[in-house]
Amino acid sequence: MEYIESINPYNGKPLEKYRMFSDSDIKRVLEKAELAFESWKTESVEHRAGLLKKLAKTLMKNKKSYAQLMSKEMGKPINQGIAEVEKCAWACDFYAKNAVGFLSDDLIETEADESFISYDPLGCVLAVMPWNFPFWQVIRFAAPTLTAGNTVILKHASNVPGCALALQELFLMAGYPEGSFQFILADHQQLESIIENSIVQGVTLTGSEKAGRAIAAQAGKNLKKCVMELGGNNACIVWEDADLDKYLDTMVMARMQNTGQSCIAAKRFIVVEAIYDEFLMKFSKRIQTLKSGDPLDKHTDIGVMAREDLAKTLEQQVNDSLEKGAQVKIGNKRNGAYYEPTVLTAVVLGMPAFDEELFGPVAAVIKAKDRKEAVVMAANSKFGLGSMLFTQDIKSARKIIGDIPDGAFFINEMVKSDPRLPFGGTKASGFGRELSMEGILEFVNKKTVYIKK
Ligand SMILES: O=CCCCC(=O)O
Repeated sequence: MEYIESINPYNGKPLEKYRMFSDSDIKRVLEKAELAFESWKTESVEHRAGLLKKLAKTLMKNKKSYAQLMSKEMGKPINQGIAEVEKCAWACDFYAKNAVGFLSDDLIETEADESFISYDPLGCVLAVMPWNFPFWQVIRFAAPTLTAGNTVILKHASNVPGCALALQELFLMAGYPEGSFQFILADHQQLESIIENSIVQGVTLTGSEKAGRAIAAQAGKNLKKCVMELGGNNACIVWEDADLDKYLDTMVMARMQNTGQSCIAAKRFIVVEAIYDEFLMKFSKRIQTLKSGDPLDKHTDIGVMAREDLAKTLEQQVNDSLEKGAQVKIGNKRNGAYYEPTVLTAVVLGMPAFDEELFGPVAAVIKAKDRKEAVVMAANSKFGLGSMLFTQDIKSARKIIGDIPDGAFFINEMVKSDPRLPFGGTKASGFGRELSMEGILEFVNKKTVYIKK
């Protein structure tokens, strides 16, 4: 029998042991999901949306213990964990209010007596989820997808098994039927056979580009609908008229939130020459005021990275960039899974700090000669999750919206997710959308119905 053990990345101490699922355990999970779907799909959307309200309440009631679990399993600062759970409740409330409208038949006038689009559930959807926002990433997919009448099987990241188990219990506590939301602890081979299984009708993955390519290939081979939310290398463009006093904290947060481990974090700060020195000085100074420490301490801004090997990978990417001519402005010490908030300068195309996703608290500051060059540099990425621009010249900012080939473009705000707005990327950042009406319609059969009397 194989086990996995969760480890606290802050002190390296083991937390809990969990038994991996055997093939027969997985068969049982799939059969349960299939059985649950038969009755769940016949419930009204109103009923399913009503359960979302209970889900939101249960999340709020347990927000402290869920946040503690995240701090222990993946090093998230406790206050950020509490905010994450509150955001989950927000998404549930949003869909509780709007799901009926989103899923109602859409009448379309034709020569028929009646013609419309009916939004039917697909069946069981497999979710492969990451550790960086262990509650949010799951809820933002599962809340709408279940409300559309599907069932869900969650394969969470192997370093957050406690969060996966807590999520399964959360749905049961909120009154969801047995088998509608189940978690599994499975290896890659088992995942492959789950995707092949005819009970599974769709797959969603939030994770790395590498994982996305592997799972999307399996979904494609089996002709299963999939949504891919992958990595990002978001640019934060700073034009010479940016209001640094007003927005510096936003820019720091855009990089350092969640100890820098976010797909939508600002990773490349592309700053026009005229404001470069001032930006670099103020930005670095502000970063140095962030408090590193125990993730369970409510005063901590920067916790540890989720695993030591991830911190080592980041260190390697920084070292490779330094070898190619980048320079350290502040920080750049690693101790176990802790990585000191770091600012790199002299970063150019061809260095990992420009070309790759740096998934930790390292900001690359890049000089552009003017506004135009800054925009061209921002768009020069294999990823396409989002970009942000800081300027007071909104008229000119609007003109470059079409030059940013990303899933999102934020002006004077960090790229962030919001239940009311679609979320997703282009290029190597994936495809499909989560949240908003777009998200709830990803895993439904948009059925054309045509009636002649
Ligand atoms: O890694 C992706 C993080 C998404 C975080 C969010 O939705 O705010």
